[in-house]
Amino acid sequence: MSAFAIGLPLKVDKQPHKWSRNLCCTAATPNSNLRKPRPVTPPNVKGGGLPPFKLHVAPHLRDYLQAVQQYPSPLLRTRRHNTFVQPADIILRDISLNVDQTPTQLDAFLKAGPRRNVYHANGVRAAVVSCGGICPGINTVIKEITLCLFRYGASKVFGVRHGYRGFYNSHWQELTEESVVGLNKMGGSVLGSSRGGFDLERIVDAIETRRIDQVYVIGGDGTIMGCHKIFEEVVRRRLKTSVISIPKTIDNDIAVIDRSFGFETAVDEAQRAINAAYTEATSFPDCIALVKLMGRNSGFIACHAALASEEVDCCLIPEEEFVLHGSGGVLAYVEQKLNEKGHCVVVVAEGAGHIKDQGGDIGVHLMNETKKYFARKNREISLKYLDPTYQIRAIPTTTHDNILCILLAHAAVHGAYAGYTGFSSGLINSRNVFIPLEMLVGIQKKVDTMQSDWQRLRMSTGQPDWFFQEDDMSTDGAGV
Ligand SMILES: Nc1ncnc2c1ncn2[C@@H]1O[C@H](COP(=O)(O)OP(=O)(O)OP(=O)(O)O)[C@@H](O)[C@H]1O
Ligand SMILES: O=P(O)(O)OC[C@H]1O[C@](O)(CO)[C@@H](O)[C@@H]1O
Ligand SMILES: [Mg+2]
Repeated sequence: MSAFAIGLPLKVDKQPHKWSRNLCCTAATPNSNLRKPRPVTPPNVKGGGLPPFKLHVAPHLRDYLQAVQQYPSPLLRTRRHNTFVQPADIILRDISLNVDQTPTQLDAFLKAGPRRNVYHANGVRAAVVSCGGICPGINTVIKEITLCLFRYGASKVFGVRHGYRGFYNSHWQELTEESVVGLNKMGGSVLGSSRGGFDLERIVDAIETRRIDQVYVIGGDGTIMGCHKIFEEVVRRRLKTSVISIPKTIDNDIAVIDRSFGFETAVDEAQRAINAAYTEATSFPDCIALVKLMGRNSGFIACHAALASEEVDCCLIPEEEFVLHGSGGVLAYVEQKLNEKGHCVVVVAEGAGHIKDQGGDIGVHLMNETKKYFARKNREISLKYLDPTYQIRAIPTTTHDNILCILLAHAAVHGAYAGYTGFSSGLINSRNVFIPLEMLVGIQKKVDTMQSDWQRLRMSTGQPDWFFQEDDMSTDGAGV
């Protein structure tokens, strides 16, 4: 009988696997920490020719607590049996294959959703915290985690104030079904947020002394690194506490997942700035409108906002090298656009050109260099500079993002009750899954300039590939 069939937690065998139709994983027995890798065939895989999976299973309380008890889900009282997720339900990550190439294992994840059996009894005490920059949707996530927890029969839900430091620095705020009403209409985080202040010992001490069964951490790549450390410390202390991340970042730079909540709202809001820029640019002769958007390390907001607007002539992001000066540079291209149509709209991500790393501001730099460039040519231009960076993240979500927040929040709670820990809820191929935190730690997703999003943008704006036009950097000054 397969481990799936008997409902045991599965742990991925990290060894590379040969082409085989079997799913290779490690089955953990409830009474033993010893796990032997063995191939497991999911019950629904029939016949030959199916590619193999590498199933990334989230850690489970049973992995380190032998006597952890299982209960029928409290949701069984209110849901039809066929609305529960089966232990063998998985979601594939790679859905685009080249059939001529040597087959490799396909990454797969456990499908998120409620399980028939849970590992936390009635009366759960949970804590929720948000860290890092604010982002549209944090409040919806807080609200939906709270509501979902009470549906399961939680007794207390605490909101930790102002990020990680709030675990040990301030009093915790109690969240109730009444107190979260209407949160989804508000921007920011009702719990507040912060950067810094990560003291692992004190955080886990607080979790332990307050007898917290489930910890929900809403945050970006930095927060996830902290969350993973909390999970490891909780395991080391053998606490029966599930530690879960809900990936938040307006920059969409979290690895593995399709997109993070808030990103789409930010892109929508950025459109308003670009529309304004376009209106300005087309209202004056020889007018250049420059819009600076967020994105210190990853240019997803700039790339998607520019693509969606169809009014942008040039988009600059951290992932693509460019030169300002010379015949193949950005300024010569802007001049060419002025010559062709009398205006030019430029969108720049704050991390473009990497001058932010030295404390500079690419928006201001670009504005100054543009003015100097045309002054040297005795050409009168208008230059309008828009910096809506904070404006695009301090708002509530748009419709789809709000639904995404609800999905992610519920998935996090379902996973925690199912006994999983050290995982993040997240969208993969538009399906909600449980992702082991380990896979998200220390990786920042970037715009792949060789792939379709960026190539589509270049096709749409007509901007050149700066990298291949570096012949003439010296004609009128230095690069960026
Ligand atoms: N390597 C790390 N180990 C432990 N904690 C960390 C680590 N990196 C960051 N943190 C903590 O995570 C919290 C948020 O981190 P950070 O300021 O990097 O924001 P973020 O989660 O990446 O979100 P954003 O999308 O806004 O960048 C801070 O409290 C910080 O101390
Ligand atoms: O000024 P703050 O609050 O540090 O936030 C700015 C940063 O937050 C981010 O939006 C990530 O959340 C980055 O793009 C940006 O550099
Ligand atoms: Mg970050």
